[in-house]
Amino acid sequence: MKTLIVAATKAELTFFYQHFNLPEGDFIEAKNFDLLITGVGMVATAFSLGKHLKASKYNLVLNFGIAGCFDRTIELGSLLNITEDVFAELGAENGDDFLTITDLGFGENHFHSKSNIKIDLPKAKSVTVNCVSGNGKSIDKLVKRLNPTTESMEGASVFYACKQEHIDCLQIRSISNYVEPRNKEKWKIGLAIKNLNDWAIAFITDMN
Ligand SMILES: O=C(O)c1cccc(C(=O)CC[C@H]2O[C@@H](n3cnc4c(=O)[nH]cnc43)[C@H](O)[C@@H]2O)c1
Repeated sequence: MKTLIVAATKAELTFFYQHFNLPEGDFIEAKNFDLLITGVGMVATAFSLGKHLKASKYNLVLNFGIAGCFDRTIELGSLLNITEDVFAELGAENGDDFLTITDLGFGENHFHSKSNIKIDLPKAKSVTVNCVSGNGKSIDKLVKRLNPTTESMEGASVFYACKQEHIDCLQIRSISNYVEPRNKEKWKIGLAIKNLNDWAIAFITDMN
């Protein structure tokens, strides 16, 4: 049994590739782990994991990526262990209310990491979106409805696929920006990626 490392973009694992001297490519089979680059977003992630997840092959999926943060007391570049993730937009508007797909009777939109692996990071709840939040009103509505700490475009897809295949799953996110009306100049992508990669390298090294 092996660990599968999953990220949306190769750029988010730049230093990890360098450290382990990995070849270019979106699916890499190394000695102690496999690595899958899915592409950005929940659709690409679900499709890619659907192709690569075999319950008998992996005992752990590790989802690494950067994320936006709703909580301004958390510094950019901080790392969080996302233990709860919600498909925020999956459902139906009902006037001013929102009905989840669970309310509609069509399944689940809310997932938890049930892993017992000890992680030395604060736990947090995230939302997964198709559209990065960048409008004050919709951000306020999202916070009021779901009270998330972070936002990504893939997390809940990874939890969903792992639940379908009964595979243990962890999601580690590094904060690159605050969720606010879009201003990419304020994003600290380089810092977030460096901290994420340092943690990922140490974690995988310790694991083996
Ligand atoms: O511009 C760059 O240099 C660059 C390098 C690596 C990655 C990126 C991305 O934009 C990755 C997209 C990835 O980031 C997640 N993300 C980050 N902030 C947010 C957010 O505020 N709301 C939702 N998602 C966010 C997301 O999971 C994307 O997959 C750029």
